[in-house]
Amino acid sequence: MMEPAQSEILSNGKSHDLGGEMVVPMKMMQEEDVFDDPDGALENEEFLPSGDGKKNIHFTDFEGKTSFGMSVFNLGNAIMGSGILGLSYAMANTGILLFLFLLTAVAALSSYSIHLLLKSSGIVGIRAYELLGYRAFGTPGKMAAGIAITLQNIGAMSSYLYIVKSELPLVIQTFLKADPESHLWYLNGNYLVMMVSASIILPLALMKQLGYLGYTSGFSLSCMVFFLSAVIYKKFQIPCPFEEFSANSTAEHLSLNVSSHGHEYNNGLVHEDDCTPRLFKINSQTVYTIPILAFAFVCHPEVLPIYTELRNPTQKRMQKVSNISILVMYTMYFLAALFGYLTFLGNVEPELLHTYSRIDPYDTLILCVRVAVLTAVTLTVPIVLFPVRRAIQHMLFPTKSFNWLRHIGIAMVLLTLINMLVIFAPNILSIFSIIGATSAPCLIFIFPAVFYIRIVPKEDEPMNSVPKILAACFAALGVIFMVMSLSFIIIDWSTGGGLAAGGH
Ligand SMILES: NC(=O)C[C@H](N)C(=O)O
Repeated sequence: MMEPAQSEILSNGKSHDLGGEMVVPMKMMQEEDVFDDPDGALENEEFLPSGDGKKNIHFTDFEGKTSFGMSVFNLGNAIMGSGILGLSYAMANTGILLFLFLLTAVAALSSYSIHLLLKSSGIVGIRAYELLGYRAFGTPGKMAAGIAITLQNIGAMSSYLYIVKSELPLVIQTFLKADPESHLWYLNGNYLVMMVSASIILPLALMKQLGYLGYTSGFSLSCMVFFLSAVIYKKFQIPCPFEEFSANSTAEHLSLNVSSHGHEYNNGLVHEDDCTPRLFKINSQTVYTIPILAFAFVCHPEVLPIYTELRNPTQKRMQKVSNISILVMYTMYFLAALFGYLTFLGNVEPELLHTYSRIDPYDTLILCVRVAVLTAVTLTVPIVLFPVRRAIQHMLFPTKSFNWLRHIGIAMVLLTLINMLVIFAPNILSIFSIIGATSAPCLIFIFPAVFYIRIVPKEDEPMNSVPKILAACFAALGVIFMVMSLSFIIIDWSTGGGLAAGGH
């Protein structure tokens, strides 16, 4: 196992201690971090003190070119994904106030964990999550972080493509007024997923820099703003209790098989006894709330790549990018959850969009919302794929420099794998509750905290200093979340529950 940062840094080259903020020439990273250089040269980044002796750090071998705003879009897009569709369900199982409390807690903890990542990254000059793991714990640390990133992001991407598979045929069928019984190829979700992957996602995933995706991220976020506006608008349109779309209706023909999400909701089986929203509520499904929220706020694998490409990168500036993104997503998450819940109360389904289909699957506004959500999640896939490819490169080809063939090859293999998962796994959604309960707490809580404790030199912050004690508590909190969520989910499954939480 490797010793923590300082002794190694000193043995690897000169280090500068700027009043507690160590800045280090990155010669030592050449062997490990060879994929991040946006200009294509071998990795040779340096964090050097700025001339005026401020604590700022900057890269000297290339300039990050992505503006502050574009970085906010990219990080916002990384945060916002299918997680938003599960939040109303989470609120239905916690009540409004408990949900607000948990949402606030997860958002604040998420921002604190980005602070830990950025500070560790500033000290050793590493800008990849898995390499922080390497710096802290050697190969096991790198592998643990790399595997967690791969699992989490493959889970997230599969859930996005699953939405494409289930929603796109319905949208096309309605717009073309096609007969649902006709086995037309363009109504087959599997073909559609493959086509969307090949024609939209793959070209975007081949971009060498995340910064180029700022425009698509901005567009993706505006689609989600449209989704949110429609959810708010619909709340005032749909009466309570709502009327189910007729049982013999096309809904059945359209195969709106909501039971694929783990619950039977036939003919309004589940009914809230009154139309009063609950402020507090606890039931067997409440245990899924933290995995759902944790999943919804994961963006940590993307933070360091976005930091790398930020113009004038300083820890403070990147923290600002993160805080703004988290704050905006927090607001959107709360509004979407609240109005989705107020519309359907106890009848809300694990995937919000499905619930609207129970009222009228042909509603034009809801169809447009489906298109918007489809677009948003499709455009998020390349952002989420980026750190997985990097983690794979760091795990499998640690000493190789950038190579276009490998860059393209890994993206194609990953997309093929995710397509196969989405096409062949009948109920991949239940996998996500496990992923939401394991890799999400690792990436948000446990790893940033333990990497921080190992990386920040004891001379700067002894083990009994406040920041390190806080970080240790943070890691412990992550372990508690993980153990609790996992055991509750296992109990729920074994007693016949079994909801796919964490991603939809
Ligand atoms: N980026 C991720 O891993 C998931 C994302 N936070 C979502 O809600 O879909």
